[in-house]
Amino acid sequence: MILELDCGNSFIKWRVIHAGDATIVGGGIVDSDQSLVAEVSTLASLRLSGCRIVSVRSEEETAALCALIGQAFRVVAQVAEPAQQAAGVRNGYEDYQRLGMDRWLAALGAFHLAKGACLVIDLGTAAKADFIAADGEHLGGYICPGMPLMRSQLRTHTRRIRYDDASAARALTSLAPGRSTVEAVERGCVLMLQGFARTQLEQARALWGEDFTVFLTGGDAPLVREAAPQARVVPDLVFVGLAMACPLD
Ligand SMILES: Nc1ncnc2c1ncn2[C@@H]1O[C@H](COP(=O)(O)OP(=O)(O)O)[C@@H](O)[C@H]1O
Ligand SMILES: CC(C)(COP(=O)(O)O)[C@@H](O)C(=O)NCCC(=O)O
Ligand SMILES: [K+]
Repeated sequence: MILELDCGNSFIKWRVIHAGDATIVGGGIVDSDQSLVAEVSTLASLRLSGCRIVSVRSEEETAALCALIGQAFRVVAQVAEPAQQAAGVRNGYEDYQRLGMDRWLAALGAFHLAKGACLVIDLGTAAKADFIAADGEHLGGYICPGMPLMRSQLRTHTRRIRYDDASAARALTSLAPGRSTVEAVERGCVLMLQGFARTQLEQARALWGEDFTVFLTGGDAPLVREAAPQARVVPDLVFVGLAMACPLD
């Protein structure tokens, strides 16, 4: 079994797969290294032979997580490293090492699945879009604040925007004009994300006509579902790319 980790700025997504056929044994989302070890340890049949990690956290945080995994599960964690090209995709950044590893792996996964031009929209702490042409050239992308950042900036930089998580969740049952602060902010931020997604689709159409595949991933992907009805929702797109970048068999 292989432990796979996707360490974003807010959460660690994890899953355990069988080494042979890649069937999924278990998975989840946690907010700390300690909770990760605790959750993975609860898998009854756990027999790890390896671990691969993608991280957009600092070198120090990533090294600390690898050390913890080593102690807890007796496996050496392999961390995905930047590359100029891989699996038929050429990194489009001027300095390829600067492209976020989650974006790079999602691009590899998307191109592998689409076998043609594709647009990846990844909605996490940040909202990201990446464009990969039919010949595998990564054309670059866009980064904007995602839902958690938009929300927290409003809370931090205003005096009268204050509400709790439970009312935030309730506010999103509709996108009608808000009649309370929580509705106005939560719905406003979702409309920003949807606008982001629509603009990326327009860009893709300008580049490729109708001949492209759209992938939607990241924890907040469900919030823009209607704005991109043609999108393939692939929550584990980064893991698809991670397996390609770090083969362990
Ligand atoms: N089970 C969950 N736990 C936490 N956040 C979740 C969950 N499901 C969806 N989300 C949403 O996912 C977002 C975080 O997305 P994610 O892609 O994990 O971010 P990052 O990779 O930047 O850590 C949160 O804003 C939250 O709204
Ligand atoms: C853009 C990001 C902060 C997104 O992080 P996430 O929302 O997945 O937590 C991450 O991909 C990153 O740190 N990228 C490096 C900068 C860049 O891609 O240009
Ligand atoms: K991420």
